[in-house]
Amino acid sequence: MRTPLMAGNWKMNKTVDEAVAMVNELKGLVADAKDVDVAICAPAVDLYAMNEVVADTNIDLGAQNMYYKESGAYTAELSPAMVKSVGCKYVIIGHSERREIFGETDELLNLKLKAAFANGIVPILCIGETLTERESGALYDKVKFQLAAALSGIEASDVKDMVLAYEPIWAIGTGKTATPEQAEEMIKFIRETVADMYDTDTAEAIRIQYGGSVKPNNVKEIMAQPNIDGALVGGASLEAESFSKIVNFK
Ligand SMILES: O=C[C@H](O)COP(=O)(O)O
Repeated sequence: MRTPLMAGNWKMNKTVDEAVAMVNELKGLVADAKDVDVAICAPAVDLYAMNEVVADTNIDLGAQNMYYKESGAYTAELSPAMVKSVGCKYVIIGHSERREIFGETDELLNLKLKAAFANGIVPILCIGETLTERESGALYDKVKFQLAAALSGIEASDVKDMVLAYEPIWAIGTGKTATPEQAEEMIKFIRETVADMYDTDTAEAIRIQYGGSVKPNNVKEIMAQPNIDGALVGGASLEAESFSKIVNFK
């Protein structure tokens, strides 16, 4: 059985002091969470201090981005070794904000995924359609294309341990959640696509999250869907109380 992963994505929010205060509050609120993995993907500058606070807790850390090179003249980028050195288990790859605002391409994301696997970091690969793509019926082709491009040349043994996050772009930060049925329909399709690209075992093993306006008041019905293995949470992960309610959804 797949263990759900509730991951907060803080995006560009929280100074070091704010980050440390939040995880100090969160750790007690989620300490008794059973059968769920918990992670916070924080701004890079916060991670070193947070790593000390989450030691001996059930909270894992993740980076929000990473470059694929080992080191060198890549101003402002983070290497896989740097991400690991501050205790990150996870790294978000290809968030729609990285794709749309910073022009990250599927080819680049493929290199980043390979670097994550080579360095023992679990990638959370984000995929999802725009509103126009949904309304024109192109949503399935878009997601299938993103998967094929990002996973090109990657082995099943790596894919089964990674995380996918289905985030319909029109639902991010808008308060418009995909209905649980819409999310389940697409996530089921994604799992079937992984089965076609690899095999049934890989498709059954991979965790697929939903992301897009997940809140304490809608998490339960989202998590009731059989193919949804957790959530990638933006706004509602910024406060310990609301994120802990999402973690403790049962
Ligand atoms: O990575 C998280 C998503 O972009 C969702 O953000 P949101 O929960 O604020 O809609």
